[in-house]
Formats: sequence, structure tokens, C-alpha cells
Amino acid sequence: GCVAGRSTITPPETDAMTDAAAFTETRFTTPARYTDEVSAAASPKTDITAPEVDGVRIGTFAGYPAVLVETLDARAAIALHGGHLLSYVPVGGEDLLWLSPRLAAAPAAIRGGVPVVWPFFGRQGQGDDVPSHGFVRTVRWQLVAASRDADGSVSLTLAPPRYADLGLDLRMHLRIGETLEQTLETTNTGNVPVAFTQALHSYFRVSDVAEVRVDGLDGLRFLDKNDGYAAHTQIGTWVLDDARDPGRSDYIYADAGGRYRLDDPGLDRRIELTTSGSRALVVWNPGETSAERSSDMNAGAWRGFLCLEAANAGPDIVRLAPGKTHILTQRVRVLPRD
Ligand SMILES: O=P(O)(O)OC[C@H]1O[C@@H](O)[C@H](O)[C@@H](O)[C@@H]1O
Repeated sequence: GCVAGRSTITPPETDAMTDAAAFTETRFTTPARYTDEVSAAASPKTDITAPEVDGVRIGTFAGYPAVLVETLDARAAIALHGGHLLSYVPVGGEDLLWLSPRLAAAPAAIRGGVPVVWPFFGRQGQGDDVPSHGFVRTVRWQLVAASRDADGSVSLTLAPPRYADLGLDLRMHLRIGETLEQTLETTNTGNVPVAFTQALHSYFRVSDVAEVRVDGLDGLRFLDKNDGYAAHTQIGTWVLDDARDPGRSDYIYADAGGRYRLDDPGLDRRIELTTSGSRALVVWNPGETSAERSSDMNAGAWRGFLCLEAANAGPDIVRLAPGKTHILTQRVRVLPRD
């Protein structure tokens, strides 16, 4: 199809950003509890007590036990499996998120929504012995707190199992209202500094990934994971234009400004994503070839989403001293197209 703009991909400049010596992530070992937690997640529990908060229920969504939220401004569903936001629908609009109609059975990671990637992105800085994207996607989380705010929005706090041997503790906060606000709060509970990576791996629903564009990346350097992490410079808006596979994009943008817009003429909407505590944005779509090998996506499904991942990844590594807390927040809302 014909696209509004084209991103120009320059030849690789330097491999300095992929120099192993520049990366000093903590090498994590799988927490002792992890395997048991994953086995337990294979048979999701449904006997969850609902908090007594207006607009908050416990039910199921896409077959998963979930926290169901309804406010005057939006509806949302959060699976306890993975603490995974599955759906966010502003009132009068359509879901901002894409969720695969062909999900793999639990305890597999859920394809779509907003997977929580923590405490490492992919296997960045790790060995082959750890699961890709960390230790919280495939285990059962707890709902820790829920409240209704003065403006009618609902705030939730969820937490994955506590892995004492990790030396890090994670809490996730969600605020469901006119805007979706999602925060990963990581505390160093040990007595040594920890360097970690992470992402809120949002799958945004689009009319056709080949017809959308992403603003807010112009001039940024990015690492192409499909090209051995070679560094390139983005010129103009992001559009899907990898000649090797027209559907493929696996880019980590560095020193990113934290404000991005996904323009979708087909759905007649613009999604605005703003972030704080994050200097990386990952723009991912598997492309046709790799999507076809995937057991949890229907044929052609890759056209229906684009992942914009608010991340600390690539050169953006969080270094956290004992007792300190890091906060990554994303805010998502729909803007009118003009
Ligand atoms: O299939 P998974 O584990 O959910 O990962 C999906 C993708 O997630 C992206 O964040 C990575 O950059 C990709 O390389 C990866 O393929």
C-alpha cells in the first residue's frame, strides 16, 4: 500500500552501542521459586476475593481470571496471569490494545495486551538459561490494592511473586480513566547495586501496520535487532519498510524523548504514548515470515498490531543502589486526528 511518509534507514554507523563492555547488566539466575510458580500458573485459580471498590470486579477475560474495571471514562481488564493488561477501551471508542484470538494455554505468556518484561529485556546481558523477557510474564500476580479516585478513575496495585533471591521487588500501578497510566516500580531490596532492563510491551491495535506511522523518533539512533544490533539513524516518521521482510521491525530507539504518536488513518485515531523513567522505545512487529512460525497468532494477524514498548533497554540500563526505587511510567490516550 501507499504510506504517508517513509523512514530512511542509513547504513550502520558504529557498533559502539553494542560493545559488550559498555553493557554491565546484572547477570540474573532463575529465582528458586520461579519453576513452582510457573507450574502453579498452569491451572489458574478463580477463587479470588473482589475488593469492595465501585467499578472493580473479578471475572474472566479471554479465559483468564482478571480484574475487570469500569469507570465513566473507560473499561479495562487485567489478567492475574502475568499482571497482564488485556484491554483498555475509552468510552465511545474501541480497544487501544490488540489481543491474539489464538492464545496459547497458561502458563505460556499472553500474546497481546501489555506484557510486563522484567528484570531483563529479551535476554539482554543474560545467559541462555533464563526465560526471554524475564520472570513475571508466566506467573500469577496478586491484586494488592484497589481504590476509586475523586475524579472517578480506578487505581490498582498488582505484584508478582516475591523473589527474595533476586534482590529486586516489583509493584505495578495502573490508573484507569480518561488516560491509561501504568507504572513499574522497582526497589532494590538487597545490599548490592543491581543493573536491570525492562519494558511495558504494549501491543497497540491498528487497522493495518503497513498504513500507520509513528512520530517522535526523528533523528534518534536505533539498534536493529534483526541486523546484529547495528546502529542506524531514524529520519522522519517510522513506517514499516524493511525491504528484507516488509512486516518486520525490531528496533530499540536510544535517548528517546518520551512522547510518541501512533497515527492510524484506517481506525481514524491517533494514540499518544508518553513515558517517564525510560529513555528507550522498542518498535516491534514480527513481520510475515516470523509471525507465520508463531503458534499463538492467526495467519495475517501481524498486520493488526504494532508494539511500542516503553523500555529501559539497549544502552538504557537502570542502575539501582540498595534501598533505591526506580519508576517507569507510561501514559496512553487517544487524540483526535486533524
Ligand atoms: O515472543 P516474545 O517472547 O513475546 O517476544 C516478542 C518480541 O518482543 C520484542 O520486545 C523483542 O524486541 C523481539 O525480539 C521479540 O521477538
